[in-house]
Amino acid sequence: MTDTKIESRPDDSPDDSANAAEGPLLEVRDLKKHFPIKGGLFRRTVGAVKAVDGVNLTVNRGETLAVVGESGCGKSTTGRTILRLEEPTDGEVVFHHPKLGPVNLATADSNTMQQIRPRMQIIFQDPFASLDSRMTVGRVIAEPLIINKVMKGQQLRDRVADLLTMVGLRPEHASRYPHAFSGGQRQRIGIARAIALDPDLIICDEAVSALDVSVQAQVINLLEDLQDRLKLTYVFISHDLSVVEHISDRVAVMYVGKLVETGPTQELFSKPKHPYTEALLSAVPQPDPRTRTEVVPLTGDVPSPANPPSGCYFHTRCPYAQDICSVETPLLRDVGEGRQAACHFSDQLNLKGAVVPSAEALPDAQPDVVTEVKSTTPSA
Ligand SMILES: Nc1ncnc2c1ncn2[C@@H]1O[C@H](COP(=O)(O)OP(=O)(O)OP(=O)(O)O)[C@@H](O)[C@H]1O
Repeated sequence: MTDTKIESRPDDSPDDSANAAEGPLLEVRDLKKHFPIKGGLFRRTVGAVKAVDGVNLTVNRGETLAVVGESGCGKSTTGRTILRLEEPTDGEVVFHHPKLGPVNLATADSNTMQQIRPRMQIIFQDPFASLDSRMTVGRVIAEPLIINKVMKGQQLRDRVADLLTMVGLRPEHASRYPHAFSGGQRQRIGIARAIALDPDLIICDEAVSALDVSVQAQVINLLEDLQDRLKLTYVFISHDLSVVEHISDRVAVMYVGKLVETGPTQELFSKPKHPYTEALLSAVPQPDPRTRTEVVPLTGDVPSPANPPSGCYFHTRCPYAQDICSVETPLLRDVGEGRQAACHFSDQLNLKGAVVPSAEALPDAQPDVVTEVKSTTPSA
């Protein structure tokens, strides 16, 4: 397996060594994405779905930051707004480009975005939906390189072959069609496409959620392997905390468009500082009965981001809520050891964590994942 880097990016100076430096790659400041609600005869704006409502995040180079929370909490919208697939309503998304320096993507012009886009990629949950069934796998992977005019001809074919090998597939699979591959293999194809332009940042949006547990583990190990080899930075969006525990260095917990807790993974898992984190953790299956903790039931639904509760948004479901919680919105504040929490009582509550099986329990990343393909013809 060759570890090829593309020879040139459309935007790069030869001296790209700053890329390897420590420090933040991405700084998200007070990011908001509100979707207008239209109503009445004249379709006037009568309200807003505050899908992302003042999110602050720093993502350091080479790390994996997980964004977790129940369905509808705003995780995907945060990821899409960072990449400016959605226009931000307010706030800043500062991307540290080795040549251009810090660039605020929220206000960057189209020329600047064109230079930045190759460096930021996204991998979606559903490999079916994100791959065009009429394209060969080779074409799917080559497309970003063709669109960005990075290479063509034999050089392009060689690059595609290398990318297939890097993700555990075979070069000859370039001529086949996505529908002939299993879910895990299709996700590998999606990963090959995402790394084709040698990006710095990949947003993995529920990237392994649709896969069986054993295949999930293989794809996670592949992502970790590629992260080491290609110095990738991941924002890993997931509702599955057992997956997050394996892959992430730090975790940001999101609830109704806001962050309620952030911190290093192990510390946050073993000693949560927000009742919402405790509730999410207590739902993680723990196979060892000796380490199993009492389940804190999470009752009711996530409130609508169009009409959130007063005060702390979690107070309607929080077993520890006091009078102040329905009145005053707690700010996300430092609670020591690189951690932040948005709870009036985070210093006083003795919340329960979760013990999740160690990462070593995951199966190896590179078993023979290439089963025989069924057909080489495209579906209609
Ligand atoms: N284009 C849109 N127009 C209006 N509301 C939207 C739009 N996209 C998302 N929303 C709303 O924003 C909120 C956050 O959605 P988002 O998909 O970001 O959440 P999520 O945490 O990623 O959940 P899931 O895992 O189910 O996708 C939801 O209430 C959703 O209905």
